[in-house]
Amino acid sequence: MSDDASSDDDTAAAPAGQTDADKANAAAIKAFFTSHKNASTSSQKALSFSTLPNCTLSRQLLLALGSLNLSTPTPIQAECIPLAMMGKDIVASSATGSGKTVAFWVGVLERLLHRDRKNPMTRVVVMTPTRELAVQVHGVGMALARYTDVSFCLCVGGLSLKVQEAELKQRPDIVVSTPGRLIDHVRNTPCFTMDGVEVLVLDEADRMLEEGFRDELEEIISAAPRSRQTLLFSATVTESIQQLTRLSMNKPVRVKIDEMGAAAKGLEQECQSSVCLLRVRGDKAGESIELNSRSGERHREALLIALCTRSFATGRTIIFFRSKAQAHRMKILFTLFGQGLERSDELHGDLTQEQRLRALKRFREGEIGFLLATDLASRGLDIKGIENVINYEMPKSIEIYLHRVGRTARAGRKGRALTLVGESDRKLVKLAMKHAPPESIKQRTIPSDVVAAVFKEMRELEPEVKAVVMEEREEKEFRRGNMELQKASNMLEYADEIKSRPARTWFQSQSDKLEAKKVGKDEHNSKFSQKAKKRTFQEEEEPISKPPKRTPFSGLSRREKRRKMAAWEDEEDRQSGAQRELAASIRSAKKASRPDKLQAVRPERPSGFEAGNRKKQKKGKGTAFDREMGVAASAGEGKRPGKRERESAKGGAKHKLGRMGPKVKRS
Ligand SMILES: Nc1ncnc2c1ncn2[C@@H]1O[C@H](COP(=O)(O)OP(=O)(O)OP(=O)(O)O)[C@@H](O)[C@H]1O
Repeated sequence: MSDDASSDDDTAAAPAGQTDADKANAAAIKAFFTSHKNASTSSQKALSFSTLPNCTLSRQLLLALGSLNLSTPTPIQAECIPLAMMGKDIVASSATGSGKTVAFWVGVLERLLHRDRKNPMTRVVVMTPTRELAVQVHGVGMALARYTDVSFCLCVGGLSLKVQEAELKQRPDIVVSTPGRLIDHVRNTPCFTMDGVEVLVLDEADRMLEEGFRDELEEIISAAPRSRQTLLFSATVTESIQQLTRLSMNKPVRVKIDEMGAAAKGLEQECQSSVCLLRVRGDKAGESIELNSRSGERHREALLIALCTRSFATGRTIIFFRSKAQAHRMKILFTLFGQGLERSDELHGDLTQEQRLRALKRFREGEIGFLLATDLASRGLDIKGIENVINYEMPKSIEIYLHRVGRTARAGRKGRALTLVGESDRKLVKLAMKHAPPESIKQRTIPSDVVAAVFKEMRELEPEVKAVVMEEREEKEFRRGNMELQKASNMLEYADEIKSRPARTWFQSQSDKLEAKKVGKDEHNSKFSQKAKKRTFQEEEEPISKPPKRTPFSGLSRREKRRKMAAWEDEEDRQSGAQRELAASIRSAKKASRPDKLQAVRPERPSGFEAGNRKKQKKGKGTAFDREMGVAASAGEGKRPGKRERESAKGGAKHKLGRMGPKVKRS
């Protein structure tokens, strides 16, 4: 924990051998942040929320905190609550599960208790990177405000726009939102305005930037009055966060608790590698498997199933995957495999919002024991009683790793994190080990016969997996066709009404969104690249890219710009939009309703578990990786599995599909 702003910065630490540029950079940062002494390091350590130094919380809030069993503030809360109540801008970071949500809610709610009730308006906007996190943050806020008259509105994508518009009409005190949906309301919901916003909270700001929400954030920030208070919470304060703070904040106070990237104290970490497995077989002269290869992938799946049926059979386990497709495939396998694994749900961006929320609810309530998720769930989600986190593969960065494992061992509880690692993960494995106390790192072994048995059963199930995938594709095509038909018939039936509606304005097209996400990711990852040149604080004050081109809207005020844009769009719409859309819908509906299209799904070539990789596995001594992990290689594991599975995709699948009861979740 550091005390003042100068030593507190994440990027400016320049100890011995400090160059002039480093010194100037540190000085510029010191001048930007307001200097602040951490209360939790001072003698006035807060023992309860009612004795927080420099602030007095209202009875309603103390009651609500008590009813949630929150009596002693965590360090980040002890720091942030008084500062937020003073109206300061804050840039805060602390370890996962350290109570950041309560840290900003208490200050915000306390301020709202003293608002002018005769003049209702939205005074607080809280932004989060994912819809699930918004739902959770909204829930915590509502629980803390239960004895107050503060009103809330949750505005996230995937849920009804109409319902949200009706709620916004009531001028709720607080709006909790994701960036895209908030912009949609700012632009298209006439009764909603940011003009009365007094506090803007950016939760998980680094993730928002990484997800490519920079432009949205900038638009939202500029839509809010300059006099607002801004509270920014972020796991890491990267260079892009610093740019954002300069854009949006006024003399912020930097609050930093714990080392950046520290894993929670109650966390036990295990690295499950191919090397460990080979030792399991008890033959030290064996061959090793590269888990990242194609055949290795099937071994990885077998390993995961073996782990989940044996060591992780009880309690709640969240399993992280890099891709939606792999999470979905595992869900199919889990369901077909049974033995308790059918008590699982998937959570990723290919599901509808209702499916995502239902999966989370079932997991929260203990109805299912396994949640198969992508990184959608790696940030911020707080589910009590997640005992285990399994990383199906190492994530791309140490930050993501720490966020994932941070879903367990929260708020002082215990938890286990296990990662399946391959040869190419060695760098990250080393880093992960550095971030954990040595006594918390373990290696696990699984009997080889167990994995072999799972592998065999998986091979038998493969035709059924293919059949399920085919059936899902057909259903998807069918649904799409129906949707297009419905759309066209609506256009024909309600053409007048549809054409008379004002056109919505969109912030970004789908391809713009993808591009922004890529830029965000590249920016985020560039800090891991050795070659990336570190920009000084002063340099960052200048724009990175060339000055923006002048547009017909340059120099106009926001209101004039909106008016002009709306007029243009109306004109365009009058000229062509509605006509074109109608014709296109009819065309695509006709196309979609042709029966041959629905059957035109290319059948998948059934591939065996060993598909693609026919290279002989290296025999003999272990690799450097093996040595680093302290495990000798052993025999057998890497043997190529039997011949390519050529059973037809249909054969044998049907009876098992029947056994699956309700079908596997569709993507
Ligand atoms: N003062 C407190 N005393 C005990 N438990 C607390 C306290 N404050 C928060 N918690 C609990 O700690 C858990 C984690 O809180 P929260 O989700 O706010 O952490 P976080 O720092 O935002 O984590 P992440 O970085 O993963 O988003 C929650 O279950 C919350 O109820």
